[in-house]
Amino acid sequence: MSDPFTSALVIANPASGTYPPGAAETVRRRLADAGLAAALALTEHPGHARALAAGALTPGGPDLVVAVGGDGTAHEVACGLLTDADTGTTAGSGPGPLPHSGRSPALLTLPTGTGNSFHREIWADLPWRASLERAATAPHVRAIDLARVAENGVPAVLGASTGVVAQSLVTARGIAEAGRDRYEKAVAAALHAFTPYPGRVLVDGEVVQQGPTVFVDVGGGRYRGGRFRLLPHSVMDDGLLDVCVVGTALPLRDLPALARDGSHVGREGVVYARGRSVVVERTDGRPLVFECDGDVLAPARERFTLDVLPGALRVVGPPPGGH
Ligand SMILES: Nc1ncnc2c1ncn2[C@@H]1O[C@H](COP(=O)(O)OP(=O)(O)OP(=O)(O)O)[C@@H](O)[C@H]1O
Repeated sequence: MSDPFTSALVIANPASGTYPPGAAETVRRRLADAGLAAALALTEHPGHARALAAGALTPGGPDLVVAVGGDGTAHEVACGLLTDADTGTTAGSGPGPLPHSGRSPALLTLPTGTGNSFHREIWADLPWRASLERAATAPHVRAIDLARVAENGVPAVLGASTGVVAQSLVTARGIAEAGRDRYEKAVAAALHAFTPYPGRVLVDGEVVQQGPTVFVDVGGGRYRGGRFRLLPHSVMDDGLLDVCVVGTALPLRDLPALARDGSHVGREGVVYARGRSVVVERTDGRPLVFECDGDVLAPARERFTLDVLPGALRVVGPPPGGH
């Protein structure tokens, strides 16, 4: 059991895909009933959640930050909670001031987004009210690994991908469907129009795959798009990144069904590896479509490097074996 929290900041994104009106105030009130000094802030624009979370890193600030939203909100809040020391960034102003506990606040995610993959990872899809109840009555904090994109210093809670997975996230923007069905449709549409690219992947300096590539996923979280278990063996606190590379031996049309339960791994042309540093490249001189926690990175490059940040983020979840 972790120490109980004394104060909380609830950061809620009312623009997240399945946000129930009034959810943020319900969360704030439940935490107040549990004896926490609980404040609430609604996000007003992209990037706001990050700024609000960074603003919580003050002496006497909250020891719990609750992100009410989807994976984009979880990503922004996590970024705000990380100091330069956490991310290994040297260009910034150094570690920010921390709350009274002397360490960064813990993050609780409550899922009101579209994919909600991060919440699925941590809470096994427990509905948000039930997760809130558990967190309010028996909080358990664990430190999880993140991935950091070396080229821009951006950390990822879920991970990063190329190829048809990254393309699906772009395609999803034009699909009106609510919830995980949006990503399901986006994957089908992206697969329909997809051409594999010539790629190479290095893990800790060793080439693990080279050739026609359908996607690379690095993380992080086991799930992407809420439903697809792309990294079925990933463990969030083993100090390593998992990487899955899918080549062209598998028929594209079979991929969604296989990826739903992770059974693409072990099939012909699928490479699964683990390490501290992963380089993904496109080898024909053209830019790689590359996304990190749902954001497609620009400017596009031919090569990206992901390094593990072991135990960089403290998250609230159920006790081990306690889903
Ligand atoms: N008030 C706002 N108006 C418009 N967009 C906002 C607002 N506040 C936050 N955002 C942006 O909304 C985007 C979507 O949020 P989020 O990712 O949490 O939900 P989602 O896309 O429905 O879920 P998921 O990422 O799990 O699929 C984020 O990129 C965030 O920056």
